Amino acid sequence: MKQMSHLDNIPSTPGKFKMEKSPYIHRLRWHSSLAKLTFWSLVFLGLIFLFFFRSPSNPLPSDPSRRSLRTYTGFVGTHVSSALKRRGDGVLGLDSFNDYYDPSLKRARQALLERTGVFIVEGDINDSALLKKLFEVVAFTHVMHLAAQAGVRYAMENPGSYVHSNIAGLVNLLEVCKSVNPQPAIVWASSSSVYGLNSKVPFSEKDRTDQPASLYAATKKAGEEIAHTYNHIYGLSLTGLRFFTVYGPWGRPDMAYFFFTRDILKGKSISIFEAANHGTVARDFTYIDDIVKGCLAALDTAEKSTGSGGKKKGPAQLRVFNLGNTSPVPVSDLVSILERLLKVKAKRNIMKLPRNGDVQFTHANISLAQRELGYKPTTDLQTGLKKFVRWYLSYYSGGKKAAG
Ligand SMILES: O=C(O)[C@H]1O[C@H](OP(=O)(O)OP(=O)(O)OC[C@H]2O[C@@H](n3ccc(=O)[nH]c3=O)[C@H](O)[C@@H]2O)[C@H](O)[C@@H](O)[C@@H]1O
Repeated sequence: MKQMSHLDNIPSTPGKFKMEKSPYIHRLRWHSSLAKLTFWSLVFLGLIFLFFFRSPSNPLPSDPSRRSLRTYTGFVGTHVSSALKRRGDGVLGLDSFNDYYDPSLKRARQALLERTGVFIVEGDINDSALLKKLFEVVAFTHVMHLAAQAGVRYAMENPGSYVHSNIAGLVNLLEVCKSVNPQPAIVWASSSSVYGLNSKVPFSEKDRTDQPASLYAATKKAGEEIAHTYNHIYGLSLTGLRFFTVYGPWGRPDMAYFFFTRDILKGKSISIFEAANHGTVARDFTYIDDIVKGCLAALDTAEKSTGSGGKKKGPAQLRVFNLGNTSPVPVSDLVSILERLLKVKAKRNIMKLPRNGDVQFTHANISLAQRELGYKPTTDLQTGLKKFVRWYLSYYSGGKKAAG
């Protein structure tokens, strides 16, 4: 049996959070301890992105009114920054206001993070002046970039948002990172969706990734190529993590496990996709705590960038890892687990897999991450969903409606 999630101990009822009155101005309270040691900082946008730094020689300003901020924090970034903070790293976050999904959930995550001493600047990764300013204040040694427009199906509704965050935002961030001195090492979120229409399983990092099935996947694949370029020209140390359908407490309401839970509880029917000839649709669902361990290991094994001030001085590290669970589960089994945990029968509406970007299955080969990062997922879907459902029921109790 796996240990409880590090966030499970933190109250999850919204009523227990002191929500900020003004959505605009939050004074940044720099902890005096921030200046003293190792610092990691995180930046998140939209969904999240993080900066980290380790810089004993770069104290942060002690004047508490130096910076104002407003934050909305993403799912993976919230867990990663909380884990970094717990182990003693300094963390600074950046998050843009974005209503892709229920902003009140992002605010609740923000409140949670602030209580653990993680502060988040409001801003967009496309804002180069802001990014440069942050680097002027602190010589960040690492950037954990988890800001993205996520979601496979939404790309057909709002393609521009994927280009803005996943391509323009990434390029802007890398432009700033390559110019500063010292350059930080960068770890960023790619996606299992880059495997697209591949049918050979399990998916290995060596397999082809040139057949994306959605614009989302295409922007993540583009990100991997952009990473190659910045590594090649400027000597930036870059590690891309291909996440496989990450789920858990504080998760994203746009994901199936989350809105299935909401709709089952409401007695609404849910659509379960199946492939041609009643083919099974399955995902290699990966629990958030396992992903956090993979993220921290990627940061800890990241080598320094080799360039400075926009000039490459030598070859730098360039890596891509699958972070999955290596145990695909049919979506219909996910629903059965939820039914048991919620003690409510789902109204199942079996539908043909729509042609909107979904692939039939995903399955990670994780031997590379195992070897290089010591990555070893330990949470099966049943155990992870139990923790999710416990959080969900607690969070949405007290009359708060499930996120839409
Ligand atoms: O692994 C990844 O890289 C991706 O994982 C998820 O994408 P996805 O696996 O499609 O996750 P969901 O949208 O939660 O769907 C999970 C499964 O449920 C199925 N589904 C979804 C929606 C629905 O109404 N019915 C249904 O059967 C999907 O076809 C899929 O097999 C995330 O949403 C992406 O941001 C992430 O990049």
